[in-house]
Amino acid sequence: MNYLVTGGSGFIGSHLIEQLLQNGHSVINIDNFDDFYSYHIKIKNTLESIQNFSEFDFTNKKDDDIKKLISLSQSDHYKLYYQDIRDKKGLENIFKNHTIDLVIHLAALAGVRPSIESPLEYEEVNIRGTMNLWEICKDLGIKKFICASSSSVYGNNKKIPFTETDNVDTPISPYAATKKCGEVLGHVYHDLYRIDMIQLRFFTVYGPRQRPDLAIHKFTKLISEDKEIPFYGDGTTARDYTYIDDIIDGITKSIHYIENNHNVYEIINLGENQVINLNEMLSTIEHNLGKIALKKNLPMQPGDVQKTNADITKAKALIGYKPAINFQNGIKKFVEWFLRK
Ligand SMILES: CC(=O)N[C@H]1[C@@H](OP(=O)(O)OP(=O)(O)OC[C@H]2O[C@@H](n3ccc(=O)[nH]c3=O)[C@H](O)[C@@H]2O)O[C@H](CO)[C@@H](O)[C@@H]1O
Repeated sequence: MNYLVTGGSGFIGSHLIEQLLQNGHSVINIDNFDDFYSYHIKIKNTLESIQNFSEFDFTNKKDDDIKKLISLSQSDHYKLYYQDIRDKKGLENIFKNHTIDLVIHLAALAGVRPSIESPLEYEEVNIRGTMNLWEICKDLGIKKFICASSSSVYGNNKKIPFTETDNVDTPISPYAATKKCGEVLGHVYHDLYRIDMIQLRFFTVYGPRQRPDLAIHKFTKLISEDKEIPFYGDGTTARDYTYIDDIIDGITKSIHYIENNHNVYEIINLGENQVINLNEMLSTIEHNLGKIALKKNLPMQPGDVQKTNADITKAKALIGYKPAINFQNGIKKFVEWFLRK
């Protein structure tokens, strides 16, 4: 099959592409190498996703380095495009060059706290950018679409665990609101243009290649360098941290489901159904690093939710989702990766 993945050089996207290629599929990756974090990391992710483990000689001129990456990575089964999803014309040119069976849309501005600083940019990328893709799918008759949503849409809902039928009308960050908006607008494209769609609500994903700004990676790096970690709140905020392999299992099973069913519009939680508070998260990292953190206590950050916990009954029943990596094992694997890289 021919899959188009947006954000395929990021954390989740690069793992997904690796899996799709290993399963014998063809992949088109659209990524703008956004400066939210270093493009060097995204170049490395891309190379690993296509199983190229040779050293990349960075010139530190971003455009030149990405051009080089493109020429290194093209093959019969893999095409990389350096493209922003806000540019509809650019997207159209790519789509028209290929036969696409399914779009998996992971590109987004993904920070919760940064979204409060630049809400308009989040709106442009996460809402307009996503609509550009749907408009093109509508015009070209592409009928299958999987979209990344987020546990953040549940806001500070009190009923735990969160189920897909819960009310999600009270997000507490611009980021969360753009994700909720994506779910709602996606339904419009499903209803009007018969685009089969699955919206996956990811619950704080971690593992090898995790984004460096996310707490698990950030803490591990700072502790290993004997630097202070910014510790938000009193340690009681809690997350249903989800290991990357389980997320890839959930996405690949969603692909299978959407390919074999018609008239699909589903919202699905992908989590582990476990709750780990910040104190436990930190002590698990400390244990695996064999080091104690220097903590800088800071107030709870605006936009941060108190607690997440996924009810994954629907994912198990509908797509056969089977998460397998608990937090202790996942952190062990993550720290091993971190120390190796
Ligand atoms: C429920 C929710 O909104 N989840 C979103 C959030 O993840 P989420 O906020 O869960 O992920 P983080 O890794 O940023 O934070 C995890 C925990 O660490 C704490 N923390 C974080 C950073 C730090 O320097 N110090 C610190 O103490 C946070 O308060 C939180 O309790 O952002 C991700 C991207 O950015 C999104 O994809 C998630 O959908």
